Amino acid sequence: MSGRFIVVDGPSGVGKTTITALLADSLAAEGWLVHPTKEPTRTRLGQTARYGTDDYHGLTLACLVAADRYQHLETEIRPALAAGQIVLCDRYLATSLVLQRLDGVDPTFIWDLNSLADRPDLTIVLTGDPNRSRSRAAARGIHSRFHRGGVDAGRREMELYVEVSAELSEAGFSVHVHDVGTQSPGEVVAALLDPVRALLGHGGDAQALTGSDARISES
Ligand SMILES: Nc1ncnc2c1ncn2[C@@H]1O[C@H](COP(=O)(O)OP(=O)(O)O)[C@@H](O)[C@H]1O
Ligand SMILES: Cc1cn([C@H]2C[C@H](O)[C@@H](COP(=O)(O)OP(=O)(O)O)O2)c(=O)[nH]c1=O
Repeated sequence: MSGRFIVVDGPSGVGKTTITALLADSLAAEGWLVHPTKEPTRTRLGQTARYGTDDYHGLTLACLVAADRYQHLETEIRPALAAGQIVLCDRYLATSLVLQRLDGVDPTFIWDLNSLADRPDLTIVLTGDPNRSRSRAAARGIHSRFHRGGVDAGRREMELYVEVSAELSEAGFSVHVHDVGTQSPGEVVAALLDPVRALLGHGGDAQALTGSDARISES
């Protein structure tokens, strides 16, 4: 029995955390066993990366977030997948390919550093108006040096997510880019349920998911 690994990525303030939580609720209401999680993790290592962007830069931060990712995979993601759950992860490799690149790290090094990290079954990249995302992030509170820049920095971050989405697709990842535009969180989730349901209903292991104790309603 094997679950499904779905990642929600994109710039700060675009709605990742909101959408991941709502998507988890929708899938759980349909009877799926869902494991929502995020990177950096809530561990000491993850919090050091999340709140340490003024202290750690470039290669050091790249290695910190990668170390947190491998620990996350080993202790949380792989066990949840092995138990047939749908892992929904807020931020993953696309974030490293964008933020570490903005931090001057060679993309080849980022790919190499992450070469043993699991490939998600689906990478959702949320995009949208950088002005809107930046002001939402500012209203919520900013703790990262990557997100203090003005709208030009926000635009560059957004453009890089689009570039990185293409890069991931070229590398064989299944990527779904969704522009949130002026959609409400509910409308975004409704739109994302199509590619997610396509993944969950897609043959092979998904049969095991729907026909096993991976669904609460059938357990
Ligand atoms: N589609 C949306 N429309 C309006 N507000 C939103 C939408 N998505 C998220 N928000 C709000 O914007 C802020 C940032 O959202 P959040 O999910 O934390 O973004 P991220 O995790 O990408 O940084 C939150 O206050 C959230 O309630
Ligand atoms: C996952 C990840 C995080 N980080 C660091 C820097 C980011 O600013 C921070 C993400 O913090 P987070 O609180 O998730 O941002 P937000 O809620 O605003 O979307 O963690 C990286 O540098 N690379 C990574 O791959």
